[in-house]
Amino acid sequence: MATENKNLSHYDKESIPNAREFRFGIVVSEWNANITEGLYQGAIDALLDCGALDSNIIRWNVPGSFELTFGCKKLIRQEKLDAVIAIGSVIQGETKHFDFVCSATAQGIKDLNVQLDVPVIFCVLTDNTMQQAVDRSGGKHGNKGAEAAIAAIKMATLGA
Ligand SMILES: Nc1c(NC[C@H](O)[C@H](O)[C@H](O)CO)[nH]c(=O)[nH]c1=O
Ligand SMILES: CC(=O)[C@@H](O)COP(=O)(O)O
Repeated sequence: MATENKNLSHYDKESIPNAREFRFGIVVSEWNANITEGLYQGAIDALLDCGALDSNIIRWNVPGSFELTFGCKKLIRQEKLDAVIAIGSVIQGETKHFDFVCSATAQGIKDLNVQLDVPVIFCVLTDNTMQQAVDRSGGKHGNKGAEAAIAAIKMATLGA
């Protein structure tokens, strides 16, 4: 289902485990900060709405989406966490750089989920235009940060 056919912020709170006991990391890319700050706020709002404690949420910043993999790996090694959300916004420019950044970031985060025992949620927008990114970070299609927060809670309780 394409994003345009669903609202990224919608979730059934009754079906989400209470997040009070869990510790979350959020690593935020500084590239396109107007977008990533919106994603971060969406994630925070959803985590708190589902019972997470503000004191149990640790935020680190990295320069760009390509650095999300290293930032998440270092955070997981340094802190006891139940899930990590990687937040980024990659927007197509004039060159193929977009393709390499998106691919490397997606593969890197996938690799963390294979190699480590803390779930890392892929909250990286990969848009053709700034408007698409705006629409998905609190705009008409909702907020992918909220979607990522719900995924983080579900993965933190997987197998419990
Ligand atoms: N163009 C975007 C980038 N580029 C920067 C890279 O992520 C990386 O920081 C740089 O190549 C140094 O290693 N990053 C984004 O997150 N979004 C973009 O649109
Ligand atoms: C995703 C990028 O790195 C891209 O925004 C950089 O822009 P350009 O391809 O015009 O150098």
